[in-house]
Amino acid sequence: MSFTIIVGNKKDLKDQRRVGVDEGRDLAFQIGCSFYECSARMGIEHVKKIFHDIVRQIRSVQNFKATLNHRKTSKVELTKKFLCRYFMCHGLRPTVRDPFL
Ligand SMILES: Nc1nc2c(ncn2[C@@H]2O[C@H](COP(=O)(O)OP(=O)(O)OP(=O)(O)O)[C@@H](O)[C@H]2O)c(=O)[nH]1
Repeated sequence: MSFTIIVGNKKDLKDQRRVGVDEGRDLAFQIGCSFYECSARMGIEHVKKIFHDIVRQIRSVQNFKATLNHRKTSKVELTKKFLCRYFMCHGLRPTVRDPFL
């Protein structure tokens, strides 16, 4: 199982930005993954939130797989439910997530 997320670090260095927020967000949308911008300089809490989100994503896939193995409802129904929940959590169109928002 693998996950892709895009993280733009050094958000605090605004004047040295080379990649625009929209560029990062559009790439995440094409790939279908989450997109964050953060600053390690602003403290570990800033980065920790991103790792927490990755763990949440991994767990939700694991739970989904476990449910499939003990299913009473059809695979298609479960997949639909999972995808709805997944996209509701992560936004159909990835948005820039500030870990402190
Ligand atoms: N201003 C600022 N500096 C950072 C941030 N994250 C890392 N740095 C600094 O960037 C330098 C390189 O950090 P590393 O952790 O070694 O990252 P790296 O990937 O090896 O190197 P880079 O390609 O420069 O990012 C160090 O001086 C860090 O203090 C950040 O969010 N903001």
